Amino acid sequence: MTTSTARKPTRPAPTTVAVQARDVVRTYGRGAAAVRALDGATVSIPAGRFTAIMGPSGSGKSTLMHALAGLDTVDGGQILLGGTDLGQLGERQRTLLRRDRVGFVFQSFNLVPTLTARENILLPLTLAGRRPDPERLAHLVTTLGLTDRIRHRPGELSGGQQQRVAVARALITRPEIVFADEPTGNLDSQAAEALLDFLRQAVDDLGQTIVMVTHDPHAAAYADRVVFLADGRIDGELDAPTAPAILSRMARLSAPATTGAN
Ligand SMILES: Nc1ncnc2c1ncn2[C@@H]1O[C@H](COP(=O)(O)OP(=O)(O)OP(=O)(O)O)[C@@H](O)[C@H]1O
Repeated sequence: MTTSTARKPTRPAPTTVAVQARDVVRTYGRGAAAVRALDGATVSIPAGRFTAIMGPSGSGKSTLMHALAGLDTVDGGQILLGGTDLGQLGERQRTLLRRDRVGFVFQSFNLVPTLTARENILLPLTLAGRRPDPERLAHLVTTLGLTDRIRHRPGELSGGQQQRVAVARALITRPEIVFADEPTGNLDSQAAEALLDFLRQAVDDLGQTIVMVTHDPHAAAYADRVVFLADGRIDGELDAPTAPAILSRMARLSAPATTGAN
């Protein structure tokens, strides 16, 4: 139905790292029940680019994203966000870092039902006691097509509109990096397309850094690069990805390792 060609202008090789994981280990549970969700994951996420994280179910995608975003701590290794070693921060400092430097978009939108779309978008600034930049707000609201829904509450918005409010909320603070966990998981294909188009545009036009966890090769093809995870480790990367190339890579990741091929 839709084509996703000509979305990715050729740009120079990235030079700045937005966030990186170095040999990160994260274990859930103890003893015989312990699960090593991350088992020495090392990855660098370039600034100003759109990176997708893919991998089979249970491969550690959400755990990695939560670790990179400072939502969770790790048991070994290091996370550096814009040069800040998250392991050196206390709980309060990590909370402030998330509030001031990171934006989040979740599959389930996570909007406050009693607030209007506008109030939801501005919430991170309200909580931080910061004034909104009217130009930034107007740009996000207009580009996301929310102008005539801005006084409505989430219950009066479609799923696609709610997710676009969530994206505006994530971007309103001008975060260093936006983490999106299956942002299109609850959207129909048309709403998903609109959302992905906007994320792509935020990277191309605003220089936003975006990291997105997804199961969907079509969604991942909007990214500049796909990072593949398997069994808690990075298992390769794909630049300028296409959906067929991602699919074929995923099929190999999910298949039993009989040939030793990678
Ligand atoms: N809170 C937890 N307690 C115990 N085990 C957990 C917890 N969270 C995740 N795990 C386990 O850690 C491993 C990695 O989980 P994670 O959610 O990061 O994988 P994923 O790749 O995001 O999976 P999916 O694609 O199914 O969402 C899985 O084996 C999972 O069962």
